[in-house]
Amino acid sequence: MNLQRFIDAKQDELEGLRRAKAAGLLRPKDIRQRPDFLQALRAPAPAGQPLRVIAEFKRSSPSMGVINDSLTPEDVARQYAEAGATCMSVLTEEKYFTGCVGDLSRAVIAGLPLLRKDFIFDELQVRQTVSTPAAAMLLIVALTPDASLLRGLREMAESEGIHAVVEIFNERELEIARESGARILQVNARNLETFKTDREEGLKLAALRRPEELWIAASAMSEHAHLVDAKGAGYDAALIGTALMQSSQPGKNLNRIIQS
Ligand SMILES: O=C(O)c1ccccc1NCC(=O)[C@H](O)[C@H](O)COP(=O)(O)O
Repeated sequence: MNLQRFIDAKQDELEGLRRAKAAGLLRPKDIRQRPDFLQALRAPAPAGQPLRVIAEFKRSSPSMGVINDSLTPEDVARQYAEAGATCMSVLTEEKYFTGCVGDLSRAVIAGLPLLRKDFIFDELQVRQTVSTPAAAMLLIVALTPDASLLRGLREMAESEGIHAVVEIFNERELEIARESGARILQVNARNLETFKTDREEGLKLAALRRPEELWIAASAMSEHAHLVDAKGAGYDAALIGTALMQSSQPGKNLNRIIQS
């Protein structure tokens, strides 16, 4: 599987967004409803917790197939908030992750700042995100390797009070992200072409973190020790999905991983 398949799968959705925009249906959500994603992650982690955690709602994935399709976003959001998550990531991609944009409106119930995880590469998708309660959205350098396009999408989101998390996989992508002005960087330990995960590479990359940046370690984390390693390498936060959702009680799993 290559990344072009994720872009191809978005074409019908983009057509729908074009029509919605023309009909005046793509309206921004009241900005006062968005908690500050960046501020929440910058606050020192609570005692006993190595770093702050973004807990993910993920029904399925291209690498795992179905992970958990029996829990609602509302239930999982409440469990994550109670278990100590700082933010919640919601996979809204339909074809490969069986998510939807509506999941954001359901997950907002627990009050956690929400990250919209999807394959976003067009201004219409940013407009669509602004019409949801998301506090942040994901941009992926491997998908949008053009720094000026990345900058445009990020600035458009920020002008509406939504932070952009820019995902990188290696040093070259870090350079592009920085050229685009990104300040929130997520290092994905999963190669999006091959799905192979390598946390060690992600840990090494964190040596390049600059003080003004916020760095998030993502993918293949399932143990408290993984959080400790990420903290030691210089990360500010960690994003965990599969290891939480593989249980009928994702909050319990989160609690186990967070606490020493
Ligand atoms: O998870 C996948 O299989 C995947 C495949 C292709 C593109 C993206 C993919 N995942 C998105 C993510 O970034 C992860 O959901 C996130 O980092 C959490 O990872 P994990 O804890 O390993 O579920």
